[in-house]
Amino acid sequence: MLIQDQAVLDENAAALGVPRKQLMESSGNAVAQVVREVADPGSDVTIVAGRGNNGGDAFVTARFLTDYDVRVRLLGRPETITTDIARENWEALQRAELDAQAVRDSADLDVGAPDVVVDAMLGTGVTGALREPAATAAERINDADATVVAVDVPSGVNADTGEAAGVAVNADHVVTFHETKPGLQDVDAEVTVADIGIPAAAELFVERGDLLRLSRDPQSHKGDHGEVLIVGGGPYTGAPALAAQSAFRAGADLVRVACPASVAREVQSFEEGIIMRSFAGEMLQPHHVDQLLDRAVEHDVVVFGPGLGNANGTLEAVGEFLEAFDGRAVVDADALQVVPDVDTDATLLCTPHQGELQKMGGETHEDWRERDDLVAGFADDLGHTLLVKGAYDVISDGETTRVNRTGNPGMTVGGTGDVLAGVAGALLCTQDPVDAGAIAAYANGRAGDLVVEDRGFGLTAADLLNAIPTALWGDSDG
Ligand SMILES: NC(=O)C1=CN([C@@H]2O[C@H](COP(=O)(O)OP(=O)(O)OC[C@H]3O[C@@H](n4cnc5c(N)ncnc54)[C@H](O)[C@@H]3O)[C@@H](O)[C@H]2O)[C@@H](O)CC1
Ligand SMILES: [K+]
Repeated sequence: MLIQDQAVLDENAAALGVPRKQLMESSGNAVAQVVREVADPGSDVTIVAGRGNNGGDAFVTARFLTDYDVRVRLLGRPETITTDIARENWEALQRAELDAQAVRDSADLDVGAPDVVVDAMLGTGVTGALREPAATAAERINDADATVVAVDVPSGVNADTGEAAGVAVNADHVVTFHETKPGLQDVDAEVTVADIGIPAAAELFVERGDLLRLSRDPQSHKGDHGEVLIVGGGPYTGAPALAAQSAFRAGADLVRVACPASVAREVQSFEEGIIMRSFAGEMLQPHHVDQLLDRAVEHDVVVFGPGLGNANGTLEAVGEFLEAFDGRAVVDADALQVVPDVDTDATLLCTPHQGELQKMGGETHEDWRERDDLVAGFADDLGHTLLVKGAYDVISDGETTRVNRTGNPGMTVGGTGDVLAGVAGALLCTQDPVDAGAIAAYANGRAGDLVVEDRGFGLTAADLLNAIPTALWGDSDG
């Protein structure tokens, strides 16, 4: 599990009522358990802790090791402990009058001659080579004739890559939490993966933690967050316009709409920021496909379907396009029924409601617990990602399945699906398909919830549009 996935999971657990301090309690307990396995009661244990939550875990461990001779050494001043929960656990050691002291300088660090050293200097928060005093402390720990138990990851080792940019702790045992980390594969130590009470629901349900994947780099340039081409319109004009506007709201830098020339002016009138790329005629036809493919490769993601209609020539054109396309696309509305019949190298995120799913040949079920397996199976058959809309949205690529619970009955109004497709298109520029689908469903539903909380039912797709930025980047404690 990558560090970012862990952070997402953590925040999702908090959203589900299991705050991180509770996880820290379980982590510290799990480390104490391993210390008991490697040393008998009465043994000397030195805990070397950093100022982050990795250190916090070990402050908890100290409390659990009542039958041992424990000394805790904090590297740095207690006032600079970086999180409240780690500080609270440090203060608990002070109040209990345990042997817990801060060392300001590595020169003052006396590891002693313990039976066990618990390395809790740095965990997943480390970036780059160990700085002082941690670097010298790591050398002291490595020189000590003791069994070394590392908390989460040996300090100095990057949990994602296994690389050490400088000196790192040589651990005999590593106690990591919830799931193993890729970087521990090459570490020559016994690894224990401890369950720390993260509910399975934190992994299944899309919650505010998933939004952590969207961190926007302040240094970014126009184009970094993606260029989206909406292919839609003809019989309908509102649908492509809504999808284009919502792609902007979800952070796309540039949005262009390819639609029949007959409706281009009308689509443009919804939003002056949209760049029109119209093709001749009144609806999409096979002879437009080459031109569309040329346009498509200039974009990160194509959103195919909003308002295209289902005329014969149109569906044929969708099929021909998808057969020749090898980029990323969101497929929505009438275009969906073509997907099972095409052989394509494209990466597709398909966004059917349950009626459209059935038209594609997929099965549905009233109970989301049953539906979730059916959707996963069908996604696997298709070889594409599905976001099946419902009271509970199910997102799956056959391997990873997520369920979104935001949204409300007011959202059955027309146009909300077009908004979702546009958001998914913008997110698919920077996220993998399951994450893009999951976050899009969450944001769309949450936008609907925000509107209804504010004004009651009677929302329109345009209201939803305006609430998308808050749903994605606003205050997330709701
Ligand atoms: N689900 C989870 O993710 C849980 C994580 N927990 C613990 O939390 C840890 C992560 O905590 P944090 O995010 O607070 O991070 P860390 O405790 O790993 O480190 C943060 C501190 O290290 C400093 N630092 C960063 N790079 C450094 C370097 N190269 N040299 C010296 N200092 C450096 C930072 O300034 C910061 O003060 C995990 O490893 C794990 O032990 C547990 O508390 C419970 C649950
Ligand atoms: K550590």
